[in-house]
Amino acid sequence: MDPWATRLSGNCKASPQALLCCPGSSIGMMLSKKLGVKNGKKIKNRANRNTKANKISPYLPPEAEEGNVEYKLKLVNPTQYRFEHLVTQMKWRLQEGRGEAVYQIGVEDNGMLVGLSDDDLKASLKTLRRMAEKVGADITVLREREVDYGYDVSKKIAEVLVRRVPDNQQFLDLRVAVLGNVDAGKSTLLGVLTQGELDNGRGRARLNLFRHLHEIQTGRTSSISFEILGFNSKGEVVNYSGSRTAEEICESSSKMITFIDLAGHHKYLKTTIFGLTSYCPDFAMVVVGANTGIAGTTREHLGLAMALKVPIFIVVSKVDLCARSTVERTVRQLERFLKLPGCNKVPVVVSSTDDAVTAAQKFAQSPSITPIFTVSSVSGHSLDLLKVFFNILPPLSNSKEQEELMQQLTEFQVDEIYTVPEVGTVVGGTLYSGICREGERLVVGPTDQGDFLDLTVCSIQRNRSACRVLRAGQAATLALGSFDRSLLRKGMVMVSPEMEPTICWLFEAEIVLLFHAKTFRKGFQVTVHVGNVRQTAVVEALKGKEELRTGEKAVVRFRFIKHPEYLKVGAKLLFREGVTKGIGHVTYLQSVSPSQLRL
Ligand SMILES: Nc1nc2c(ncn2[C@@H]2O[C@H](COP(=O)(O)OP(=O)(O)OP(=O)(O)O)[C@@H](O)[C@H]2O)c(=O)[nH]1
Repeated sequence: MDPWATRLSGNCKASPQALLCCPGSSIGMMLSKKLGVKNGKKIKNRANRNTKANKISPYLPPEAEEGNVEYKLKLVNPTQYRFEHLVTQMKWRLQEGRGEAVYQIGVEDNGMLVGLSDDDLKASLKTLRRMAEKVGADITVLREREVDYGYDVSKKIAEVLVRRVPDNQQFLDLRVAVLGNVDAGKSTLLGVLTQGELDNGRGRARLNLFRHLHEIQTGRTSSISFEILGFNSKGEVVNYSGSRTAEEICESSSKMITFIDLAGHHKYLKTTIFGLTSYCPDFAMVVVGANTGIAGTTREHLGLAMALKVPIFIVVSKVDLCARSTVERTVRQLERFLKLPGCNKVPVVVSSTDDAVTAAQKFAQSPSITPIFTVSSVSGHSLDLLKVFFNILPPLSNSKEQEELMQQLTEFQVDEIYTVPEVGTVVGGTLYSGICREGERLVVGPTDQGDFLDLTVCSIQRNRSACRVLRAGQAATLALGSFDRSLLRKGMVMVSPEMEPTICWLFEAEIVLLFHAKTFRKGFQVTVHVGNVRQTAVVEALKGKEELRTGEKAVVRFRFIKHPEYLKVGAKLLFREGVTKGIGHVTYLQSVSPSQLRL
């Protein structure tokens, strides 16, 4: 883990420098408070004064060798040799951030905010622009701030986002799962962000997102839908307000946020869990109505995302409907909840552009930081802060990890199956590893008999536009021509023929029982979710125990009841049945071959 992130995570001691990492912003102040800075009052007072004058205190945490953040004191007229070195360094930082890097100009490697005169800053930004041009990247100045040393001449530091879409990619891609109680305003918020038009408070904005007639009639999301919000290289929003088709949005964007809109109603909880476990979201956005606070499924959704270790940020919606005191009460309720020992989060309220920039950076570095936005989809209040946040939010894994996944054999998880007129059978899902090209021959399975069947990928689409090559981590739909749809089911995998996939009826998992009304014992049946696999399994044995109570751990042997599945040791597992819930990971598979299954 990046040492900067380590320092900021709730479990470790922070250096006083780290505590001042974002002074002047409410985030800086809240982190300072949470991490127990002595002299907190002094910091707060100074921070308040600084906010007014946009002046900041003199330290950032020291520069980390790894990660995508680089400090540069000055970049004025570098020699050709130094310029080449700077360019190489920029390439490395961009690689660390999978195409995005943040440069802090006017800052020493030890984090000291020295600041530059206007002329030096201008010259440094010019050099930075030249460096970016050399590597084919764009730069956006996120913020310029004055440092206050009491000198007569003002000194400034600048924070700059450098973005380069990797050569083999169309755009940088992040997936955000959208969670929250029914009627919290999830679909409306997505409608407003992706269509660019405000809501009327009676559900106008969400209409474009609904897929089924009953959804339009009841106003409730029942299935999973995907919505896209693009940003161009200058950090401007690209959505349906300026583009007619998804293809146009993809073409003009260098960064794409794909929202996975999940259902809020308890009735659709299975679909919501499926969305979280199978679509591998980078982040989860939990929407909470300012008027209702934590209600209905909110607690459960927060718990699910935390159990699956998906970093969360919170959007308090509908602030136009409530008095300021009600909004503050909801925010306080969320803060209390997030700080509970089970959650162990550091809530940070975002109330300025400065906060949004800092929140995006800190959030990606430390999963315990939980930004809270307060917005309205009707008045548009603070939606700009949310957009700033999305524009800067970096991916969690770096290019190296991504590269490693791409080197592995192809494995595509089948999450959706459709029949499209004139195209034939189409499957939707995520490429877990490897690369998949048009015309590629793969095998799909396991069938009920444990077989894998041959198929050819006829064409690939991402975000409704054609794509020739799919890379690990990307979601897409693949057309399979005349392949018989009835042979497919959700939860199957399409893998390269060289792979020998392990399939099993029986597996073991180390689990924690999160909640169970009575006792959990042999013979109990639960719905098991592992990645895109969702099937009822029966508890065959509890190792070394007769029964399990809430909060207890054990290694449990499960047997699927309908058909064998493709699983991997180490995969995260979640199970539920009524109020019973548990999480864990797969520790052992009793793999079977198709011939054994036919006996
Ligand atoms: N006044 C006001 N109304 C809002 C706001 N956001 C959403 N609404 C209204 O709240 C209602 C519910 O919004 P939805 O977006 O359908 O809620 P949801 O969370 O997607 O609900 P499910 O799809 O059932 O999970 C609609 O009538 C919206 O017009 C807001 O910021 N202000």
